[in-house]
Amino acid sequence: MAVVLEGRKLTKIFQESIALKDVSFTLRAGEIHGIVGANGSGKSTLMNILYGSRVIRETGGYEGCLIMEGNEVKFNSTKDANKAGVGMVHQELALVRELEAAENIKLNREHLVSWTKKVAGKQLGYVHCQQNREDARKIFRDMGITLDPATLVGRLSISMKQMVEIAREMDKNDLKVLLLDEPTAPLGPTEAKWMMNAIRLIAERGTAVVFISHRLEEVAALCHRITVLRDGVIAAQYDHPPDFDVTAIAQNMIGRTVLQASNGKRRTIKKGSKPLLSFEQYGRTTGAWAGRPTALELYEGEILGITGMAGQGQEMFGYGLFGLLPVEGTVTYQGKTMKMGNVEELVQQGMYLLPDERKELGILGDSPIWKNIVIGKGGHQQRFLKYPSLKGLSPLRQDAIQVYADQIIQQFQIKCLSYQQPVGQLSGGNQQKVCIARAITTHPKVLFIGEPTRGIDIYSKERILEMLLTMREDRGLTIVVSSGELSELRRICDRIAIMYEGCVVDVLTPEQPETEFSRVFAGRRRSTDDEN
Ligand SMILES: Nc1ncnc2c1ncn2[C@@H]1O[C@H](COP(=O)(O)OP(=O)(O)OP(=O)(O)O)[C@@H](O)[C@H]1O
Repeated sequence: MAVVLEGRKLTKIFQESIALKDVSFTLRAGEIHGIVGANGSGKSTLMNILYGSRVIRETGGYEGCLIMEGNEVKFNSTKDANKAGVGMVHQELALVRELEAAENIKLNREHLVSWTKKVAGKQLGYVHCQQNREDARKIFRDMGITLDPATLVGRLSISMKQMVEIAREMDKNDLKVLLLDEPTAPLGPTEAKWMMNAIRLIAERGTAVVFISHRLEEVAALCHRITVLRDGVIAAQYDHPPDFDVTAIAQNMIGRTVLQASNGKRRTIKKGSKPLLSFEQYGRTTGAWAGRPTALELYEGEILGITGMAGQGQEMFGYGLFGLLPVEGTVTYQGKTMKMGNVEELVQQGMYLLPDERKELGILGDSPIWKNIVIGKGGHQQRFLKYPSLKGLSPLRQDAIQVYADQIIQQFQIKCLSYQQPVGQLSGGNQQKVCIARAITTHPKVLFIGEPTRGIDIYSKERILEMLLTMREDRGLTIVVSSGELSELRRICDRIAIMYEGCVVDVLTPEQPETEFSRVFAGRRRSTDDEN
């Protein structure tokens, strides 16, 4: 296979931090090239160089050179990269929800029907919707997916939104290189398989694909070659799938063996136990699955998982309770009816929500790491105040904060210059770790946490899961964790509720067989099955 794009001795330094050092690699037509590495190892920085992203230009550029089809190129903007045939799908989706799938794909490149002659070099016309939809339909066919191009993007599941993003890149003329930064991160196993099939079809058309993921099994199954980055340098390269040994790759990435966390003290709910928290006749009032009430009970000191295929409403319990989603129904906590959206009262009662959309809801990008960790809902937490009785007027205990922040940085392996570095300068995965650290620092009684390990590398994932288990053991914390990572939930949870179309279909124990989980994932209740 011919080399399409080559990077030679790529080096990028952000202020004092070396993100990439002398990284050289090639991309061949039709190959899927996996890039793996721990959080902060330089994966996104490499993609940003290949895509001419603004962040690289605005922080002093990079050293080394890029060769595209034999010629040296310098991408000063993403437009330059697009022109040369390089496309990218970022972790954060960039779609217009109010437009249909075809309109998103053809945005700014629409087919037009002209209805005036050219006047002063300009021509008026209208958008040829049919032709645009036809193009989109053809690409969906090429990707192997069935989707009506006229569907509004806002109505699509997260996996289909990802597909539309990829389709948009594919529609750009002569796509030679497609960069995919963790495209499967928000997807469950089934949707990830669809996505991987679509990526295979794209590569078969001759496009070179770069695939980043923290799920090493996925990378090993999909890629033709794998490059391992560690602290900004290439730690290993694997050129043949038979050499892809996931344990060895993990060892190369992290530099140590990864021990899996597991729940050694699984709790069973005794018959007749009173729930700590119960949701009754509870459901969304708008959007998908509106008007379909469901119920859920949570018992003191348990770790309850909530899962299902992507987009089945897993987040609605925590989000609804904290007023981030319009919901109806009754929520009772320790026998008291709670008012939905009354965050002050919820926090007073010891509840904390760490949503899965942490970028929008959880990060103060310009503030230092320590501030992001110790800030509580109503200001800094008491134990970090010199004079707690003065509340907001009290100076902070900076020495205690530094010790605590350093301990968290060590424990979670947060890659940073110091506890004072602004969080916005950290890699995506390291930002996630800071958010999780803040949640556990508030010492809640009930913690709602969404996708605790999304975007987190394989070592830190286990440390975070371990931390949740320890908090339950040591402090009696009750945890509701919504996640698409069923294997992780089965390792740490006491019970797992499975959602389908906005309702809890069943609550299983982690030991129940795979077949039982598959059946409930497809929306089939045990009782219905038993009756048949
Ligand atoms: N805008 C920035 N300013 C300062 N440092 C930055 C900036 N962007 C990235 N870095 C630093 O560059 C290093 C590499 O970050 P990068 O985002 O490439 O890692 P990554 O491998 O993609 O991580 P993740 O798996 O968490 O997404 C990190 O140490 C990060 O703090």
